[in-house]
Amino acid sequence: MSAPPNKQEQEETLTFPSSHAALIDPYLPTLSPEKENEDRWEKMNGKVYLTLTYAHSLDAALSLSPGVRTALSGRLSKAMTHYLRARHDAILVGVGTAVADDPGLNSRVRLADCSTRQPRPVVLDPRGRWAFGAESKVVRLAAEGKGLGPWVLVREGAVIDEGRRKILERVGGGFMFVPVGTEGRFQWGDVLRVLGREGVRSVMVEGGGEVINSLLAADKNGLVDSVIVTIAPTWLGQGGVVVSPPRVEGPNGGPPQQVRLADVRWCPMGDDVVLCGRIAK
Ligand SMILES: NC(=O)C1=CN([C@@H]2O[C@H](COP(=O)(O)OP(=O)(O)OC[C@H]3O[C@@H](n4cnc5c(N)ncnc54)[C@H](O)[C@@H]3O)[C@@H](O)[C@H]2O)C=CC1
Ligand SMILES: Nc1nc(O)c(N)c(N[C@@H]2O[C@H](COP(=O)(O)O)[C@@H](O)[C@H]2O)n1
Repeated sequence: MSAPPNKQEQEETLTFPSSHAALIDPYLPTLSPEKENEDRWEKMNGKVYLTLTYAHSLDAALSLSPGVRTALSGRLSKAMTHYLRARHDAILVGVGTAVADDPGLNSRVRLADCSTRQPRPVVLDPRGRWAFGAESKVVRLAAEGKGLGPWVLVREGAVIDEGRRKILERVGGGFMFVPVGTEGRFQWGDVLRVLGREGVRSVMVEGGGEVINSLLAADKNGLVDSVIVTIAPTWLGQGGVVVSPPRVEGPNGGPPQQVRLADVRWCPMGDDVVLCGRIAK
């Protein structure tokens, strides 16, 4: 289950049937002409559309352990993920995922009109931990024209390695600076503002555990517009990277508040099931 995919598997073009896309589309940002998008953007006071999406096991694990790339999605749900990537302006992961998986973060699905569309890879790396090089998959794919150059979000005041800056800029990517709070984390609102300023109108947040849990904990501000989770029919066992946000105590010592989904749709996809919803207010 944890064997890394070979090069051929990683680079083959995927197809996602339009009958399945129709089930997911109501949870995605609309595909409208640029002018309409900008009008909506203004009406929403510059709120970037945020889709939280990932694959987990029956015991809510994203991977066997923090450093281990773990294939969970089947063929069809994997194609769905690549469809989602084509339907968002950006795809965001934490540095833990970038280091563990060396991900491509591009879209390999052919859309109904036979075109492909690439999201901007974004990596949250406040302390500059990601030791990427020209051979890192996301950089290589951008150099080959199969994806966009990544944006790496680091803390304001971070010292940037010149060599790394050049590697990113050569493929159209770059470093961006975001203020951090006392815990050394970005506020999600700041992250979305920085992306919005650069023209991003929609972002899918893909993981890993720390990113997802911190986003769910922050969602009292209504940042998450939709949630699309692939559930794979397997238990990974204890020790995995698990989605389980910190509890928020209820008022007056009552039971903890739950983060619950509303407007729910369950879509079987091969052996997996894809759960779509919106966070209940
Ligand atoms: N099955 C799936 O769909 C996915 C699985 N994964 C798996 O998840 C695992 C990695 O997860 P984690 O170790 O939890 O790492 P992570 O990818 O969540 O990255 C954690 C790091 O991101 C940064 N970060 C997170 N939230 C931040 C915030 N609010 N502000 C600033 N920086 C922030 C911090 O530097 C933190 O140390 C890997 O094994 C990977 O394979 C990752 C993505 C999707
Ligand atoms: N949807 C989904 N299903 C799985 O089974 C996964 N392991 C992941 N992981 C995410 O996808 C990234 C790898 O992407 P590339 O194929 O290299 O483009 C990985 O880093 C996780 O973010 N997702």
